[in-house]
Amino acid sequence: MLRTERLCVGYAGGIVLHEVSLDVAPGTVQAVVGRNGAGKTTLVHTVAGLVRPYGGRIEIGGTQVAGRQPHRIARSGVGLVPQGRRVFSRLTVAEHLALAAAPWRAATPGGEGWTVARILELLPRLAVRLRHRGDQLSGGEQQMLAIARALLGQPRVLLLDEPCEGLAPELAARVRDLVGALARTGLTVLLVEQQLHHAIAVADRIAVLEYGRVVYDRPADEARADPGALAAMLSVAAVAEPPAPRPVPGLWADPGQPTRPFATGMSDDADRHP
Ligand SMILES: Nc1ncnc2c1ncn2[C@@H]1O[C@H](COP(=O)(O)OP(=O)(O)OP(=O)(O)O)[C@@H](O)[C@H]1O
Repeated sequence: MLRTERLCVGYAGGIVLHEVSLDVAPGTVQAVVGRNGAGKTTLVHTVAGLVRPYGGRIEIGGTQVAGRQPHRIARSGVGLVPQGRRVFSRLTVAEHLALAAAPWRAATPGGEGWTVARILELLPRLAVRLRHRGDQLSGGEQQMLAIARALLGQPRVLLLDEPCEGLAPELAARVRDLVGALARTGLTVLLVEQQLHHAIAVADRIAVLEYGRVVYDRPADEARADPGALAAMLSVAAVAEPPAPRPVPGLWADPGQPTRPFATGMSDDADRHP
């Protein structure tokens, strides 16, 4: 359902993702773990279209989407739950949900699945907090709201950027349970995580990103059988000398701006659900 093939991404400071290839099957959770600065957020932002790759492919359900505008990628069925939740402090839960359930989204072909009523059934805590503003919610409630908002976009692929960050263990476990339950409904989930234990608890497959390269990508059962090996790999990544930054080929953008994509040779139509 979600494939990245030799995805290359960089900023003015240098290359950040080096030929990242992942293949996430429908109804499964692919976790990508890595230390600070490994490129996890860059990966999900690139899949969501917020950062343009300079090389490689991204396929959603077989359609190449790399380099498209974020709204077109969203219409292809990609939902993003950003790091830090990004809920609006002044809007109520009900207002967040109403905005996310805007009619153009409901009109997306094949997008009849998630309604506000179904969301509130799944997340009863949000039903209790409907009239509360974003800044009156706990971290766990904000995270639930961020996930609800993404679901109302009717995704086939859900991207989650460190959803357990800053949550108490019990709340983090609830978020992980929710992620697992969503995958069991058929959603394809890409979960980036800094904490290995969150990934191990919920993933079907785990990849390790080290300085922008995938250095490990195996079924999570293997990691669960020998979590020490994976933990050691992550610690090694933490103490190893980072490689010197390499300039992005053909970069012309201002510092801090994402790079332009390679020409993919693919047409830019058919970006809706089949
Ligand atoms: N907009 C940007 N402009 C320039 N460099 C950036 C930009 N965003 C990220 N970087 C750099 O890219 C590298 C990877 O950052 P990224 O945020 O993707 O890592 P991460 O694995 O998500 O880290 P964290 O766990 O801290 O969120 C870092 O060196 C970071 O400084």
